[in-house]
Amino acid sequence: MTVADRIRYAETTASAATPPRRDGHGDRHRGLHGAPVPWDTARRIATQAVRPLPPADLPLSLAGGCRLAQPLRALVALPRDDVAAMDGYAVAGPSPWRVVGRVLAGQPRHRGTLAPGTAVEIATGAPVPEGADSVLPYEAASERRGLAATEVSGDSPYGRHIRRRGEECAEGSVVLGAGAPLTPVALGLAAGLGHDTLRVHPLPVVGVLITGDEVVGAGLPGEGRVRDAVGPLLPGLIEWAGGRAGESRWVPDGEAALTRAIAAHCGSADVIAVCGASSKGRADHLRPVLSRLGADVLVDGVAVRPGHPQLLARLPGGRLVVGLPGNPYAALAAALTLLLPAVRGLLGRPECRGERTALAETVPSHPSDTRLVAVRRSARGAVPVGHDRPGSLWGAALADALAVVPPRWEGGPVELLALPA
Ligand SMILES: Nc1nc2c(c(=O)[nH]1)N[C@H]1C(S)=C(S)[C@@H](COP(=O)(O)OP(=O)(O)OC[C@H]3O[C@@H](n4cnc5c(N)ncnc54)[C@H](O)[C@@H]3O)O[C@H]1N2
Ligand code: MOO
Repeated sequence: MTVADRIRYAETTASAATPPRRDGHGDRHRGLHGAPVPWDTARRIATQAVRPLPPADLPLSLAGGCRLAQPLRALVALPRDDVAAMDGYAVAGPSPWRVVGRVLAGQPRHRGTLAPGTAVEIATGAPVPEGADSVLPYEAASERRGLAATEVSGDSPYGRHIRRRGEECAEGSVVLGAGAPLTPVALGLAAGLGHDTLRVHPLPVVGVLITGDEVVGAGLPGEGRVRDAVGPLLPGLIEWAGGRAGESRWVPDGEAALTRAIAAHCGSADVIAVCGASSKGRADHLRPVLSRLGADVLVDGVAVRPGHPQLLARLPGGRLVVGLPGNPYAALAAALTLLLPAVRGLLGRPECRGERTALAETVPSHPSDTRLVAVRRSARGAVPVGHDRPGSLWGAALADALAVVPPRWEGGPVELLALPA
């Protein structure tokens, strides 16, 4: 069955009261008795689940933020011709000069060779005529208008105010090496050197689905409703990790709607992050939908607090789905555990880990799960900031990192997961 067939099949059977399929894949990364995988293992699986995206030729408008996959060469010399560096007169021979023509911006070079004693009025950037010795700016020129012609005079040393072809950059020269980031300035440089497309390492695109009938996108939530806190959080987090935030949609509860939304994102996203619907409630459809789509579930639950219902799956065709629990702090924890490592894996830039520090205060550890504790770095170690219950982003907003407190931890340095500044 193709993915499209599976999606059609899943849609037509979504309302049937079939229990979710528990296939072999689904249990691959749960331990004995379905125990969730250790937090460290989950991160490693997410990093290793992907290969770096292959280089692609992107138009300049989409290449910003990517890295060059090959050196950037000048397709054209800069400047392309010998051009005027000032508005004035291109002159030949000694002063005075009879004005014999005019070349404004965008016009072709003056035809013929400029004879000594003649001049062509010229705009900055316009090609200087053959035979021109220098450019005399208007401000330095004395003009005398006669009936038949205009004459100009002034002091114009040889070569003055002419930018020579290739003076700034010769055609074919390498101006940026492979791997250089395409900053706004680099994009301008590439355009100036004649490029329309660039071969780049593309940014992984993460499509976002925010699920839940109770979730509202604006204003104050009414009774039984909650304001979406995860949709606004994800784009910056994704971009901070080096990815590109793709389309974000709200999806009502229901298998058919979620199936359709995942299918729609398949066209444009490398990774699909689904917030909510990850747990065991009647409206938590993510697992059954993935099962019907034939997804390979790589991580099904992680031994971490908060965020244990998170999951990682691979759709037929290779796209990843990351299930983020609906509780916002749990969603953040899951994004740091599964989503960002996958994004970095697609970029070919696995995270450099290793920041470890003491905790300035003791925190309770969990008997079997890793705890992610919101902290601020300080001279006396990482200080827990509190307010980090699963449903609230308050603590994480006060924090600059999450401390990784292993199961049964009794003291000693802990790893810090940085948060975007
Ligand atoms: N029987 C069980 N129930 C629950 C379990 C469990 O193991 N067994 N796990 C709990 C944990 S832990 C979490 S976390 C949540 C995860 O739930 P879902 O991913 O299915 O998400 P929802 O049920 O839709 O929502 C949970 C909670 O979060 C609020 N929410 C949802 N989306 C958003 C959003 N975009 N912005 C802000 N808040 C959101 C939602 O209203 C709920 O309050 O399951 C527990 N239950
Ligand atoms: O993922 Mo849940 O806290 O652990 O809220």
